[in-house]
Order: sequence, then C-alpha cells, then structure tokens
Amino acid sequence: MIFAENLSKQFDDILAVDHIHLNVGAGKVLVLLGPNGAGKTTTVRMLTSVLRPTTGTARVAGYDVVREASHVRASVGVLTEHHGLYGRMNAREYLRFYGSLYNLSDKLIADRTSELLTTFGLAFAASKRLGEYSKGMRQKLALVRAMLHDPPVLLLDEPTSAMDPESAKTVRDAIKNLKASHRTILLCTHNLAEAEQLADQIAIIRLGKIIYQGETTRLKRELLGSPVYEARFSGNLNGYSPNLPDGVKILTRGEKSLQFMVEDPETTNPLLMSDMVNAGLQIVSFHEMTRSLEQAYLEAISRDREEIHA
Ligand SMILES: Nc1ncnc2c1ncn2[C@@H]1O[C@H](COP(=O)(O)OP(=O)(O)OP(=O)(O)O)[C@@H](O)[C@H]1O
Repeated sequence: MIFAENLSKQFDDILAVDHIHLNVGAGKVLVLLGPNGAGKTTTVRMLTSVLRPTTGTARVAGYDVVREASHVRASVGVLTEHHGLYGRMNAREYLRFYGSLYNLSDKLIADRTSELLTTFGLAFAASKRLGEYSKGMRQKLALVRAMLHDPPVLLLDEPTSAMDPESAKTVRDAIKNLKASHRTILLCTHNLAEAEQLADQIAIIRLGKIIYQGETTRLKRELLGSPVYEARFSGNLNGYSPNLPDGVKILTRGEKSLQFMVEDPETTNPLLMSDMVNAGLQIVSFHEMTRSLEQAYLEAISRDREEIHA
C-alpha cells in the first residue's frame, strides 16, 4: 500500500531524503522517527505527490506518486504540520467544501461529518468559525478532514502534538480502529510512547537516511542487546551464585535481587528458576525489565552519530 524504492529528494545542496526504501502493507502502521530536519516531512510530501522525488519511485495505494498524482491524492488522507484551515468558515462548511473536492455526495459528507466530529469531541464546535478554534481543535479538525473520504492510506505528520492527553488518546484509538479496518498508516511522531503503542514497524531516519527499520521488539534487541530479567527473593542471597546456563549473564546483584541478561529466555529461564528453588531461595517475582523505545531510539541516533564522526 505504501512502497518506496531509492526515494530521494535534493533541495539545492541538501539531500533531505537519501535513497530510502519503504514497504508498508494493508492494516499496518509504520512509524517514522527522527530528529528535527531528518527528512520525515519531505518523505510524506513525496508520498502524497506534493513534491516530486529527485530519484527513485514510490507507489501509494497502488498508484505511482509522479505519474498518477491525482489518484494518489484521492486515495490518501494527509495530516501535515500546516493545516491550512480557512478561518472564516465553520467546521461543517469547511468539511462540505473538502468533501465536494472528493466528489462525495451531500448525504455522505453530512453523515461522515457528524460521525467524525462526534468521535473527536468537536460536535459542540461544528458551527464555530475555524479562526476561533484552539490549536488542538484545529489539529483534530485537520485529522477529521484527512479521514473524511475514508481513504485506504493515511499519512499523519505529528497528529497529536498539540493535543491534551485525552484528545491524544482519542486520536490513538482512532488510528487503532483504522488499522483494524485494514487502512495503511504512516505516522511521523516525536512521541516515542505513542510510537511504541501504535507501530507495527519503526523506521528511524537521520540526515535523510533510514538508519534502522524493523519491528519494535527486534529493534530493541538489536540496539539494546538481549532482554533483561530480574529475580527478587524474600530473603538475602547469602552468597548464592547461580549455575548460569549458556547465553545468560548476571548484570547486577542486589541483597535480595539479581538481574540477568538472557539470550534465549524460553530455554534458560526455567533452568535458572529451578536452580534458585533448588538452592532454597524463595522467589517473590521473576520478570522481564521494560526497555523503552526511547532507549533504543537514543542508542540508534548516538551510534549513527559516532559512525559518521569515526
Ligand atoms: N522546501 C525546502 N527547500 C529547501 N530545503 C528544505 C525544504 N523543505 C525541507 N528542507 C530541508 O530538508 C531537510 C529535511 O526537512 P524535513 O522538513 O523533511 O524534516 P523533518 O524530519 O520533518 O523535521 P521536523 O521533525 O523538524 O518536522 C531539512 O534540512 C530542511 O531544512
């Protein structure tokens, strides 16, 4: 549904996007992460036929972004950082205008408008002029606009950046619903907790290049090493030293706790726990330590920076 090969964009002396590859299927969310100026918005603009790529090809919803630009525009819902709302219109007028550009019937526009304004908590402001909307309200309305024609592909650039926590959750729930109904979504965000919740795949872009791409768990493992488990005991360890199976190492040792890095938890965690029980220790808990996407992301950026400076 979103496919890009060797996609690049050169602006004068800046290679804003540098030969990237993307492949996102129906019902999947790709989250594009990266520092300011990394090339995320430029990527979205190429994928929505707003900018012409310098090299490479991209197909969105089956259409070529250069040769079939009007089909691409009809098939995507886009939320950009500049919403371009008309301040003198109210929400209903604005959505009627947009719906007519997509050739939707008056009835369909009215039905979708009511449904979406209600979902995003904007029904109370349907007749208010957009010039009087708050920043978060404008962002929600821009999202409603992106979803109005029920497109198969959505490209959302920082959809929750201006929103209060409850509104942001509404948007995340809406994205999960879109995903469940087989829409393809590319999401740019700086909110790593949000990325972690929504992503099927993460791509980290820096200086125009994708430096890591893959499923979140795999990225964490690749960047932060094997998973870490912690065992807590009811009494002191009293010099207990476990027989460590292959692929397990002790990371930290507390008075009543041990932390292990474990390559193959399925095989070795049961052995570790039997060893503890056989040594007479009473296990209070044995659990995997949470490692955030933020840790993995920061590691990826710092490794890439070091590689470039090396
Ligand atoms: N129209 C343009 N003309 C010249 N340079 C541009 C243009 N648009 C973007 N750039 C440059 O391309 C690079 C990538 O910008 P882009 O807006 O894609 O980054 P981004 O990852 O979306 O950043 P942010 O997280 O700050 O939104 C930056 O160096 C930017 O200055």
